[in-house]
Amino acid sequence: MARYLITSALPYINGIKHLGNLAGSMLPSDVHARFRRLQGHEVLFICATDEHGTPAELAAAEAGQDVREYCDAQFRIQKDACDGFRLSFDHFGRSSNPPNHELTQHFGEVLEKNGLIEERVSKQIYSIDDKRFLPDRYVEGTCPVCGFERARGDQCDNCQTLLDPIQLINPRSKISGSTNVEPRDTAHLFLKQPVMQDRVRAWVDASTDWPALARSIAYKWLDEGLIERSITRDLVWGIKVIKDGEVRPGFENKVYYVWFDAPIEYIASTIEWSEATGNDWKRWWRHTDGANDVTYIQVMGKDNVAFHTVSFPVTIMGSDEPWKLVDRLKAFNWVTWYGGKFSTSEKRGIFMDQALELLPSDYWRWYLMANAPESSDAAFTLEQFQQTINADLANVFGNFVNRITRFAASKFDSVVPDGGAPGAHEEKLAKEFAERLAALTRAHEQMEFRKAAAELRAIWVAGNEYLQVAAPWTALKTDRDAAAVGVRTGLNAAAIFGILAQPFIPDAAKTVLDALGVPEANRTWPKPDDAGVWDALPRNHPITPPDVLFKKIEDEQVAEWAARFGAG
Ligand SMILES: Nc1ncnc2c1ncn2[C@@H]1O[C@H](COP(=O)(O)OP(=O)(O)OP(=O)(O)O)[C@@H](O)[C@H]1O
Ligand SMILES: [Zn+2]
Repeated sequence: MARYLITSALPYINGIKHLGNLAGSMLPSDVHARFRRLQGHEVLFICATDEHGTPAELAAAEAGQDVREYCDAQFRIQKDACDGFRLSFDHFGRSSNPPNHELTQHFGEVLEKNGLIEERVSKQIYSIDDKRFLPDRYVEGTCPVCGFERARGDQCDNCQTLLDPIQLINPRSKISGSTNVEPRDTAHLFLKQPVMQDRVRAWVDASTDWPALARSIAYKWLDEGLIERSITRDLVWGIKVIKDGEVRPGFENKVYYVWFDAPIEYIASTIEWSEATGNDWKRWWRHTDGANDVTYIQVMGKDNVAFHTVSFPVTIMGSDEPWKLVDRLKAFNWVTWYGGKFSTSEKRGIFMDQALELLPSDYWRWYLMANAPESSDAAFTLEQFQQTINADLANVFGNFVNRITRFAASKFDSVVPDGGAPGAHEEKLAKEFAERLAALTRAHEQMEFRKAAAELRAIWVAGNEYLQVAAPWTALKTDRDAAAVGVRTGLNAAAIFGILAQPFIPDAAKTVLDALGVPEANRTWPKPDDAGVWDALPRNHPITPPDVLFKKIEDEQVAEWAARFGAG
């Protein structure tokens, strides 16, 4: 048994997440956590909301709420949506909770002691009418790179260039709209990342089992050369900068920058978990407390990679403390929505709460993972969604289970039939199954979700083909024993299919396994060479046909959703 620490990129707090966010971080990490648990490993799966920074303040202002009140409400909404999607976090924390404050302040102090943080005076945009400095998104203006007139202080949405507010042409306050702004001197803390350049590069060089996307982004940043970054902002909402137990002089209206504190929340959320459950968090995070045998996996979309391969490692390594670093980093490209981006700010695409109003979570989970944006961006279309669900879940998996359980109910008294012996058809099925199970297991272990879904689908298809040739309904007319073998094999196949489906579609899998009376203890991941799977259900053991597992998606539904969500 091994130990896996799995973290999903933290969903930002400014509103419910869309299906792109789900597919690029939380869902794949959940599928992997479920898979590793089924293999019998010890898993700790951690997530949290990322709550600081200007977007949260701006969203709260737009909602007419105090920022704390806004974050409290949004946290609830996000947590409910995560539960609705069956995301099996061991803990879903909040970056605004006390453990993250303490730990972020700890890292700040240690890094300064180690010579990696320096206080410096720099020019920031000050709004005379608002009587305050304007960090990041509090300023808008013309992009110095592409001329886009609504570029934000931290980034241009038109050309994606990362910006400093001071670079904007014709800056104006996002709060009052005032252009009565000027650069003024103010002190900030700078993280001296260049000092760590060689150590970070050596660590990336050694991380040979990261997927290509993660490595290439890390090298791009390293090749461009790490820069000194300001890690504080002129804001009130956030984590205070402390020196010798007091607010740092001159920093009364400043907090740590959100990208400094957010990844620290992976650890702090684990501390929240330990406080809630009495478990020991250190054995997951500290090499001196037993974390040496932990494999740490991070999952995220591509825009987060640099912060996880370079910035956060600078914090961790720079502390010279025995913290665990990521071992495997799985990064995703974008899920796109009809040629554009899913967007929270522009409310474009389908959001997690809306999706659950339309269909149960398994439908979405399956489609998003079977079409995961792994080697390139992946288009979400309602037409392809319909086609995938109807083909894979309704016709192949659902139909198999319903057919075989109903036949067993009507012709074999709702029990697993005894009698007969396996022949050539069963042998062929078992052989194909063993090969595909090995491939499916490998794909899951390598976190290749599309491949895993394709192998699982192929296993279901093999089951259907088997039923086609074994045809117990025909055999029953002449040879009850032959029909019994077909039904028994079919029911055992349904059980195996359900077991293997658990990481992707946990609800439907549970329905199948409950209907077949498979005990919890027997729902673990099988070994490819385990021939016993075909005779695992006890003979004469009662079963109940489940209700229809997956309803087909009709053309009218697609048309209605397309109109509602602006598709096409
Ligand atoms: N369209 C997408 N496809 C796949 N992953 C995405 C997509 N959009 C965001 N992500 C990932 O989702 C995770 C959570 O994102 P976060 O809450 O920070 O929102 P975001 O990146 O600001 O997206 P948006 O601007 O659309 O709200 C991150 O790992 C991010 O990379
Ligand atoms: Zn631009």
